Amino acid sequence: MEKFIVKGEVQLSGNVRISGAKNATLPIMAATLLCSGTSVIHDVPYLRDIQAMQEILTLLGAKVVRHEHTMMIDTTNVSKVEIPEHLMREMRASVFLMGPLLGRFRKVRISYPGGCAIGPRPINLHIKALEKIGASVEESYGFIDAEAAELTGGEVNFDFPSVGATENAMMAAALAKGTTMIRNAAREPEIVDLQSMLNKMGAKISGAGTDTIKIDGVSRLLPAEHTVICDRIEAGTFLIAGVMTRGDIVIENVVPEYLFSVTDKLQEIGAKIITGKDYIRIKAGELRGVDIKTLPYPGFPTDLQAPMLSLVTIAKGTSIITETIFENRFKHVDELTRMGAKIKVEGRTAIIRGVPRLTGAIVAAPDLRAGSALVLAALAAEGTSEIEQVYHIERGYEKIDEKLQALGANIVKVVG
Ligand SMILES: CC(=O)N[C@H]1[C@@H](OP(=O)(O)OP(=O)(O)OC[C@H]2O[C@@H](n3ccc(=O)[nH]c3=O)[C@H](O)[C@@H]2O)O[C@H](CO)[C@@H](O)[C@@H]1O
Ligand SMILES: C=C(OP(=O)(O)O)C(=O)O
Repeated sequence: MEKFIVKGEVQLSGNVRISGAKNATLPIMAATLLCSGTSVIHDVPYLRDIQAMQEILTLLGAKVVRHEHTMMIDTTNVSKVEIPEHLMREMRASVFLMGPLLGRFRKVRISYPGGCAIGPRPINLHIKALEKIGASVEESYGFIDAEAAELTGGEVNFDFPSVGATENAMMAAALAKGTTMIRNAAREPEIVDLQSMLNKMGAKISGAGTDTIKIDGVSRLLPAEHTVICDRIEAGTFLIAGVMTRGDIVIENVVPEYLFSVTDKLQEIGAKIITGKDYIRIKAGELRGVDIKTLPYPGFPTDLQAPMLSLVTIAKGTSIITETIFENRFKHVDELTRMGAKIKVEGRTAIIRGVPRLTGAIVAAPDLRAGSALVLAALAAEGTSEIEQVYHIERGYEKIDEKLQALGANIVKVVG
């Protein structure tokens, strides 16, 4: 098993290029199943989750070839509609295959998806959406079978703006007969990116980025070429790293608008930010505590709650962080406590009393973002830290150790 060894208290400086977004690439890879032929996706990051999705597509009969960050997916010979349980368990995004397989083959069999263990992650909203557009869905012995003689447009009203359920509904409805309206849809930039890809494939979708999405079903889709958007969560993580190490860094290949809720909070904490068309420069100032509540986009993203919590452990005063999206997303707290942080968790709220400095310790990444929060803490801490279970972090950060090294960090990956 691999681990990171980090010697802390090095101020980061320099420029770092942000990769393509994991959470945009995964549904777009799934969307290629909606037609026959070769689609091309650019800026695909090297990540464990992408590898897992590639394996699933291959098993279904697709031919997937990578040249650096470009991926070609030929779906001509896809004929299977069942995803084995061990691959479903690999990641949450495996559930994205439901919509496209149902759309193209009118039949799909999956089991419950895996993903970060951050609280219960039901798929009732996905199922409800597919039923609204004409699928019959049956659950038994952990398997979910969906089929439809014909998919028809329908009214989908979500109780909660689920990202994955919105994406699944868009993909299945793209090939339905008639119009589908999705209300209380998720508004994340990754939804807009999926709409762009689907429309390049010939779909007729509008409204992504707002809470109402309209899909006029078409009878056939064609392969397309698309460059995925930047990873706003990786971008936010690097911005926080810059502040935590009292550094001065520039993140490149970003859309600053995607990060407004994050840069606003970082300014409130005391960072100085200069924004260009596709870059953000961040410099640390005097750090003070803030209150943060995670919310669906454009609110503060749950995926940056852990890195931000790590930052406020060394900000002056008290911070209050409330997690409203997932029930159990404070697993980094125990590990940060080992590094000298003062945190009390009450239900979905963490109360953090800032300390002047953290100290290095041996810790383990409990999940993806909790893991990156520990890397940030280690970069700022006095002394050496070891971060075990690096595989969680590599689900979502492309070459994080190499990117940090290029900014001057003292971080190495070792086996042991
Ligand atoms: C691969 C991917 O894109 N993952 C992202 C996606 O996950 P994911 O698509 O799983 O997140 P959702 O927006 O669906 O989940 C948000 C909330 O809705 C609940 N819910 C969801 C579906 C459902 O059928 N029933 C239900 O109750 C979940 O339990 C959770 O409490 O959005 C999350 C919220 O921004 C991010 O943290 C994840 O990084
Ligand atoms: C929770 C995340 O991913 P997933 O939904 O794939 O588990 C994440 O990217 O932070």
